[in-house]
Amino acid sequence: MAAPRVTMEVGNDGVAIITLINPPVNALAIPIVAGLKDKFEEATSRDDVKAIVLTGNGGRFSGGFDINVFQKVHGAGDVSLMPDVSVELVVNLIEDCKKPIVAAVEGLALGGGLELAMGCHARIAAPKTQLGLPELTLGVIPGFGGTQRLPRLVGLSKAIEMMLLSKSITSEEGWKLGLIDAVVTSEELLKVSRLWALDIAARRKPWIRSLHRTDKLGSLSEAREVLKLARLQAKKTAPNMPQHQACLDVIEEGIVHGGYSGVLKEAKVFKELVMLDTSRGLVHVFFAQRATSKVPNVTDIGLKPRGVRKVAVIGGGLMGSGIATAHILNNIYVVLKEVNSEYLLKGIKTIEANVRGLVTRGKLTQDKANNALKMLKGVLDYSEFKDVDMVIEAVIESVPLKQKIFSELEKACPPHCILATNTSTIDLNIVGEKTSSQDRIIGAHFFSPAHVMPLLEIVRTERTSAQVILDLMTVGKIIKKVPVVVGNCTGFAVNRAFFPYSQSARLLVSLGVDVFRIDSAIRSFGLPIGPFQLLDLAGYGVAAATSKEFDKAFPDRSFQSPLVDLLLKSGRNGKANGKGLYTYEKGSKPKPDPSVLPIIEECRRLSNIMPGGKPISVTEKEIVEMILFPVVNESCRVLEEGIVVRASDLDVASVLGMSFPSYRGGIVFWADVVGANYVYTSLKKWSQLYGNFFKPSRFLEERATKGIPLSAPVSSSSTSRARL
Ligand SMILES: C[C@H](O)CC(=O)SCCNC(=O)CCNC(=O)[C@H](O)C(C)(C)COP(=O)(O)OP(=O)(O)OC[C@H]1O[C@@H](n2cnc3c(N)ncnc32)[C@H](O)[C@@H]1OP(=O)(O)O
Repeated sequence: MAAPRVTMEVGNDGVAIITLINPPVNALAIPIVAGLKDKFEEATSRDDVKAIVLTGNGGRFSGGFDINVFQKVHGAGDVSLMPDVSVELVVNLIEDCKKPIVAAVEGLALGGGLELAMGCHARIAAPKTQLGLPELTLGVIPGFGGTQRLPRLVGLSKAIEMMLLSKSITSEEGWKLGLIDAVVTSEELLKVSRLWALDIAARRKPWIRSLHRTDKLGSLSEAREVLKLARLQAKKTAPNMPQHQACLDVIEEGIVHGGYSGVLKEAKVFKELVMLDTSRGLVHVFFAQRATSKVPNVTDIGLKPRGVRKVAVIGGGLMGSGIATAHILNNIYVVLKEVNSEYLLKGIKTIEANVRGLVTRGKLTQDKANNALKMLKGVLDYSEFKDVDMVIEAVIESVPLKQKIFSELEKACPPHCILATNTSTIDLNIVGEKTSSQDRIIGAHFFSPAHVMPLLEIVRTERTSAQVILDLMTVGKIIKKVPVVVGNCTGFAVNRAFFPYSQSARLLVSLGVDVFRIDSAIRSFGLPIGPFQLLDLAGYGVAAATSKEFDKAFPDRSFQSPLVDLLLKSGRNGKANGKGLYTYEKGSKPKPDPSVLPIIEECRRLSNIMPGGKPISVTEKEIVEMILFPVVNESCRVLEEGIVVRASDLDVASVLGMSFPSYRGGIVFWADVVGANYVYTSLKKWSQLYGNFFKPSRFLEERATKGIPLSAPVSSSSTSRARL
């Protein structure tokens, strides 16, 4: 790939076209920043240049500052690696330039890209260009003046919404708001921008420096009221993320003391934020998510994905209908098969409700909803299966039933058809045992609700073909999931690594710790709900069934708690029947149910593991660690066994599948921040006190004692069973 560069061409009309060239998204890498400074200086000093147009090569203006530099800053712990762009380039060379500068924006202008454009004196955009400041998703705030210029261009409330929610808008919306001066076709973009720049030079159009504007900010008291509300909101929605409050503080500085003062404070706060663990975690997740697309011996061997136009889903239950919904929403034709018309109708109704729900929440237009529903057909036999490209089986977790279905599928589907199962625990080799199609059998493990949750665990066996894996990865992306390819074992990557999560929570209860305190400690750590509220949500039947699978697979380290059986016996089934550890009333948040306490006492009596018969005393931090360190321990086994391609895949899977806080970087990243040795010594201590459940794995022990990060690659010689 050619080196990132900035070019300048001066036309006969006296307009210099400065172009960013750094495919695929024209990220503002250090050489680009340096190139921009050079070219703007040159254009300013040249007598033959009357005006300037700034644009991006290849139909994309810019995806923002080069996020790789953040990683370098994190690695070196040296913030001085960040170049000065905000004042030196955007204020001095662009905004205060003696010649007018117009940004010709196309495709996307995000983060630093949009900030450069906002420093220009006008912005012309091609249709449907994506405009936004998503820096908060990386743990920082906009750092090239965006916190100051966006409110001055679109108004305070809209700017706060765009920054705090990292929500981008289209150029059409930008034009209505005043961020964009004109929307023109892609073909006309440069021509109109040149003329616009010349018009400004000739004073036929206004020469506007956004930083100097105040007309859209409202009065100081109005602005303070807007900021106050935003602070309250951010406190609720992003309690552990400092960048939200910091962003509001910086905006306020500019409103109270002027835009330039705001720019200076922004630069200072940016440098503080970029050094925090929040930014380290979020930047790690950004790259980790993109790395999941690279699977050795699948994506690097020259294969081309085959098109998947028609998919059959077997089973119209909660999972099946969610999976069908995800496909039809993305223009893939689905046949939904059920065993009788009553179940089929129920499945179709669930899909319709899923689609309607998206319309009600404003996430889908009625037109798109109608079109999606046209892509669905319900069937009761296999006659429609003769031309399907993929089948996803989503029936109950019964080995004989799945085996029967797969041998029927082998006969009913064409030979190229991918045969996928949505099982969350059963070994795929067993599912396909009665077929001779092992090369096209694969796991497509969705997370509930399947049309909403972003993770798709793609489970491969030793015999699944690379082509089939690539095809499913491609479909996964089309239906807007993040596909993570994993190996075959009980629970695969996510459920396997997290099986100790619910077990350790139940173990703590048996040791005398309060159920609701556990949930609250886990929520404060950053998961949206605690393990017991999750238990209520999943339903006790599911919990009992999956616990059994893990007890069977890992008897040496499984904790068998009587809690779920006792709850079931007392007629409770969690949220499903409105009676769980919490009470559920329509319109209000779940409330701890005190009437469950005698059941918990009975559970403690039956477990009989409290040392000296007395509840243990633990801090909130210990609660979190006693619940999550066993997860880290199991993650170590997942890494050692080669269930994931790389440690960061497990980070992504934990964030997207278990809602582990992304700002902590995922389970393995977090463990490395905490320190492998600390995790190891803590587990060792607890295993001596409370038994084998906490016993550190060999992998953890080795890494901790040798001082090797858990995320460091596993050498093939140390992989006990190569899965991938
Ligand atoms: C000081 C400033 O205020 C700070 C900043 O500007 S911070 C940066 C703000 N910008 C962002 O957050 C945008 C981040 N990028 C994205 O959201 C998406 O990549 C996108 C919408 C631009 C494009 O999405 P899509 O077409 O799906 O491509 P995607 O796979 O994500 O990216 C393509 C490649 O570009 C890279 N890339 C994208 N944006 C990048 C950036 N800002 N810096 C460095 N690399 C970037 C990706 O890592 C990926 O690399 P790979 O092919 O080696 O894996």
